[in-house]
Amino acid sequence: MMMQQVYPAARHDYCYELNKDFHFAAAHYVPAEEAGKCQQLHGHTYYVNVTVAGDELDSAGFLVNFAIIKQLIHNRFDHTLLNDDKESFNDAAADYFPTTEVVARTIHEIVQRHLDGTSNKPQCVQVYLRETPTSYCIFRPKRKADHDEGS
Ligand SMILES: Nc1nc2c(c(=O)[nH]1)N=C([C@H](O)[C@H](O)COP(=O)(O)OP(=O)(O)OP(=O)(O)O)CN2
Ligand SMILES: [Zn+2]
Repeated sequence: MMMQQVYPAARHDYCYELNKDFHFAAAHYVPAEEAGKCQQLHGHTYYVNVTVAGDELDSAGFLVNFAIIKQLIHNRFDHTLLNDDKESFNDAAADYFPTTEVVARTIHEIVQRHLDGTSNKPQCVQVYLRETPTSYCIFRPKRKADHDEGS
């Protein structure tokens, strides 16, 4: 059963907003001395909330199918070692270590790439990623200037 949680709100002025909760289990290590014990291979159940917003619906009356959001991430990362996913992460550059921050940003990239290929082109405005009971990160993309100006 999914945790029922109230998430911080993403700022936007779109008409519609949907949120999808899901979780996945994955192992990782953070290859930096500063990470201390997290340099060792270990695992988490990651809890994810993805927020998508837009003004237009698709031919099904969806902003995007909830199930697609889950599949995009769950099928890719569940029961994997994140560091092995070389398309998303690598051990050579800190910006690509699978930290909570980088995993949240990567989830955003994967979801937005899918949304960019849809007819109604909604925006992923927030990814909330909980790594442990006491640690989470929120990734919000920089807002597009044209939308900020209301055009
Ligand atoms: N800014 C970040 N700091 C840390 C990250 C991270 O991804 N971004 N990751 C880790 C570890 O990987 C670890 O999984 C999480 O650390 P932490 O919250 O310290 O885990 P604990 O369960 O030990 O926390 P307690 O609240 O003390 O029980 C470390 N830092
Ligand atoms: Zn960890």
